[in-house]
Amino acid sequence: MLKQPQAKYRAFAPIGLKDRTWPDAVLTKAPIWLSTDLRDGNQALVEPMDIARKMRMFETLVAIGFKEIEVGFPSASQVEFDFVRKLIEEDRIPDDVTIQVLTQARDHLITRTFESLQGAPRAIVHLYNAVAPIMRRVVLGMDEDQIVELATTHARMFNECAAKQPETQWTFQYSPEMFSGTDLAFSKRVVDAVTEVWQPTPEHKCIVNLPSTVEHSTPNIFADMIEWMHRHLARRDAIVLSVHPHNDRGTGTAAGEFALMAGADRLEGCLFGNGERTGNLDLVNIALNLYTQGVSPELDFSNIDEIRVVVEQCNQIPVHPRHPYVGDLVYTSFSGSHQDAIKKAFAARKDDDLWDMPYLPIDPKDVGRSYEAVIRVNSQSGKGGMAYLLESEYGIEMPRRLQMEFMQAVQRVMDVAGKELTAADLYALFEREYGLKTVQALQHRVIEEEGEGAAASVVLRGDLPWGGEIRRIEGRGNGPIDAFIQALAESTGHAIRVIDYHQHAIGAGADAQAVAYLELRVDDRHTLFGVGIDPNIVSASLKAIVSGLARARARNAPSAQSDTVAA
Ligand SMILES: CC(=O)SCCNC(=O)CCNC(=O)[C@H](O)C(C)(C)COP(=O)(O)OP(=O)(O)OC[C@H]1O[C@@H](n2cnc3c(N)ncnc32)[C@H](O)[C@@H]1OP(=O)(O)O
Ligand SMILES: CC(C)C(=O)C(=O)O
Repeated sequence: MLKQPQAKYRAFAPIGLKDRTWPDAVLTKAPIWLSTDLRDGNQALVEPMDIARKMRMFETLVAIGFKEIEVGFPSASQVEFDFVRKLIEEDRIPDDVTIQVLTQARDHLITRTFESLQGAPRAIVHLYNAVAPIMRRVVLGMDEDQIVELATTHARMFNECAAKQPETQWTFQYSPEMFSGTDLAFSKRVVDAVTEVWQPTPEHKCIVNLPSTVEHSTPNIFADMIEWMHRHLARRDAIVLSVHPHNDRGTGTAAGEFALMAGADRLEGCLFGNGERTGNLDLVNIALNLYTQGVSPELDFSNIDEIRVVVEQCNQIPVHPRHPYVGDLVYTSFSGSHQDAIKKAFAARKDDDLWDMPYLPIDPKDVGRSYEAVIRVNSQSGKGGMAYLLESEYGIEMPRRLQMEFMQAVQRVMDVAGKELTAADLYALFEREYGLKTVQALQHRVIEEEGEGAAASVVLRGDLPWGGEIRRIEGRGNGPIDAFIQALAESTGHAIRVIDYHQHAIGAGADAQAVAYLELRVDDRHTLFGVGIDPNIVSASLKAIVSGLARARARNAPSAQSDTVAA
């Protein structure tokens, strides 16, 4: 790269529109959408679509709700021509949809274009020619007057061709190519000359489409250019003002939105931003940006993943995992503080609340994505995400202090493996850490005794598997847990105190299970949790005590783990 880039590149010039109004405009309705997936998108593919792929894309665009679809450049190739014929001859165009086709301002191409449209009920025919100084100089070798002459001659030819096919309802569209790189006065001059030929009326408008063929400037300058044209074009009330932003500076979406604020009525672009070089404006991005402002885009992306699959198959280009609204990772959060906030906000949210969710600008459900994918756990995660996954997938509602304890085990595994842990991985680790599979149900009986006054007591008798043998135990206490702790102390010598107790049910009906989480102080040395799961609530609590005791003994002497209690 150059140390002095100004020796090679120049800054774009501001328009200097002092009384601009667009910065304060608010978008309150959907624009007219034009999908150019089958034309600008298609011309940018390594392998342009065949007829079958084109048809699949067309049907998808119709299903999404596009009413104007640029279906090709019929004079470019036989496939392009045949596709237009197929749509017309097989009556594939719904009554509320209008197809659009593009042609250069050249006689034989225009003739062929109108030929492709014979019998169409409605059609937009799109004429373009270069107007930018660089194109005038190096491609066409024409001065300004000659460019105006080129445009108007071919605009007249449109009138003549259309008159020969009166069965079709025609709309004409004109694009001054590289509008973004052309001085405004000349763009206006050419466009006015073309509309002078077409004589549109408010009842039968033509479309003037202003492309940032190459995105030359920051989007505010493009917006100034559009507002200037919006205010200065002749016959504005007879024009649908359209824009066609590309994305060379990565601001195609902003340019499109600013252009609408500046007076444009219509947007041309492609699904997920396919198109020449860095792509066309991403129609999905803008539509869903509107949606998240409470404005209906009048396009349906309820199943955005299905649409993505079609687009990927037709274009043979994958959609990036971070692509707005649709990428694999956009409803996922790995970092702990994000996970924590999302988990809390979901818990606090009521069904009819306005959407106000940290880190999620749209409800994934609205585009057919699911909450399960919201939180994933890796080395950047905290207890919130881990707890969310175990709760949403396995019904485990860990108390906060248990979350903190178990997270240390998760972190140890993560540090070694260094990769994402799924909900299933986490549950397997939880089972292992708390001995959920190894701690067996204790055979026991609880006998309630009449106590003095209000105090009742119980006697618990049971068979405790202990280091390979079965020990008969018996304890008395103010409840089964207390009685079991007494019995354990007597039989094994371990002193256990219950610091905290939580339990809840998982599932319902005959399949319901109880989960008990007991925070224990063992031998006045270890404070830790034990967890037990059992259909019987008392058994779940006893298992939790055994689980905690086993973990404490393992901490005392790791080698003792094999002969710890399996009760
Ligand atoms: C910015 C855009 O996306 S515009 C759309 C561009 N899309 C495409 O080009 C895809 C389809 N294109 C094609 O199939 C072909 O390019 C065709 C059929 C249009 C033209 O093919 P060819 O006649 O073989 O010419 P070629 O492809 O080399 O294009 C260059 C010619 O077009 C002329 N040309 C280029 N832009 C324009 C224009 N906007 N208006 C009129 N003529 C133009 C050039 O002057 C050049 O003419 P020359 O051969 O007399 O020097
Ligand atoms: C034909 C025009 C609209 C075009 O595709 C462009 O300038 O990018």
